Amino acid sequence: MNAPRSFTPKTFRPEDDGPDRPARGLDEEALRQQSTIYREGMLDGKTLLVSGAGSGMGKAAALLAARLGANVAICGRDPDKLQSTVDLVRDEVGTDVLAVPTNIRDPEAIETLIGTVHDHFGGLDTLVNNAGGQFPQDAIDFSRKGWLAVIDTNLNGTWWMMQEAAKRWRADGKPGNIVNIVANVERGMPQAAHTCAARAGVIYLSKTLATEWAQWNIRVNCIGPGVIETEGFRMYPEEALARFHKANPMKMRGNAWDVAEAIAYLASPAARFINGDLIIMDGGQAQWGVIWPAGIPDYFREDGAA
Ligand SMILES: CCCCCCC/C=C/C(=O)SCCNC(=O)CCNC(=O)[C@H](O)C(C)(C)COP(=O)(O)OP(=O)(O)OC[C@H]1O[C@@H](n2cnc3c(N)ncnc32)[C@H](O)[C@@H]1OP(=O)(O)O
Ligand SMILES: NC(=O)C1=CN([C@@H]2O[C@H](COP(=O)(O)OP(=O)(O)OC[C@H]3O[C@@H](n4cnc5c(N)ncnc54)[C@H](OP(=O)(O)O)[C@@H]3O)[C@@H](O)[C@H]2O)C=CC1
Repeated sequence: MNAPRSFTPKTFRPEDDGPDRPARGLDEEALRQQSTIYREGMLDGKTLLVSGAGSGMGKAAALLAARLGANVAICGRDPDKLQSTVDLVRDEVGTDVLAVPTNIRDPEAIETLIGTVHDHFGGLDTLVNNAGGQFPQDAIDFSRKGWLAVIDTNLNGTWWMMQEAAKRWRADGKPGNIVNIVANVERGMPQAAHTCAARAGVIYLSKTLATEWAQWNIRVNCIGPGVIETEGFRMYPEEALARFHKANPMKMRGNAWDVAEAIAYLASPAARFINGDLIIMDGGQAQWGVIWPAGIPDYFREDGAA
């Protein structure tokens, strides 16, 4: 009989990310090179607010929406990251993005954000709740603060954004459209139980609101990405990154543009009859594999790999 293996999954912090680790996801040069199937002007006259748009999928979504003609507002906590998106869009598309640094955990800041977007653009058509994140860890080791941070960001923050936007739409008698970026949680998410709980909450909140808010012509849908290579990968240890793509039968990673195109579709008139839905973009991972983002525990190892 084999001796028990000594590998124990540990959590990983961004500060563990060293200069020798490669940058991940589509950089600005790669984003500029992306082509789209959508026609020029598809989102002319539409206003989108994208949260978490200083990096990753949010940045790609902001760029694509601007290229398709939309007015774009963005938020996130770090003003420098937001500025990088503003600069990219100005340089690439020639339009100005409205950046409002906001922590989505703060409902009063969100009230100001939504008001600012309405004042600046005269309304809002689509709210994209993309801001979020988590850290990989065995659930049994979660600290109270860590659990609360993930729930407050991903569930409460998304809810404050949805409610504030919907109050405005109802008051103005205008239609609304919400796209929530969640995750692929159908089979649970070992080592990401906090985010699994929060994202499942958002999915079922969205399905409920899709009915409650239909009377005001507000649609609510979710996108559940699988493994999408972005700057956010800095949260994961190299050992896990090396096999993320093996958790789907296509054995590949998606990228931020894949998700940006799905967001653009949901923001377009082509999606006018889609409501209360969840679009899973995971290469089939939901039917296939588990990621173990902090490392495979000994109990589940069959390959003898470290
Ligand atoms: C979907 C997950 C699993 C599958 C992986 C598939 C592929 C990747 C999916 C992605 O989602 S990619 C990336 C998305 N982006 C991010 O996750 C980055 C953003 N994340 C964060 O900002 C944090 O993780 C946060 C907790 C969500 C933000 O909270 P806050 O700003 O309050 O951060 P802190 O003050 O740093 O932390 C508060 C509290 O949380 C605990 N904690 C934080 N990080 C870790 C960690 N790496 N390990 C263990 N615990 C952590 C801890 O209790 C912190 O308090 P202190 O101890 O620092 O006082
Ligand atoms: N990449 C993947 O494989 C997957 C990602 N997801 C989810 O998709 C979304 C986008 O992720 P991705 O682009 O990969 O990762 P990134 O880390 O690049 O993007 C997340 C963004 O959210 C912002 N953010 C985080 N917390 C807050 C907060 N409290 N208030 C405002 N903004 C916040 C961050 O900006 P700042 O730090 O400036 O606040 C950051 O720009 C996230 O919700 C992520 O968890 C889901 C499944 C898989």
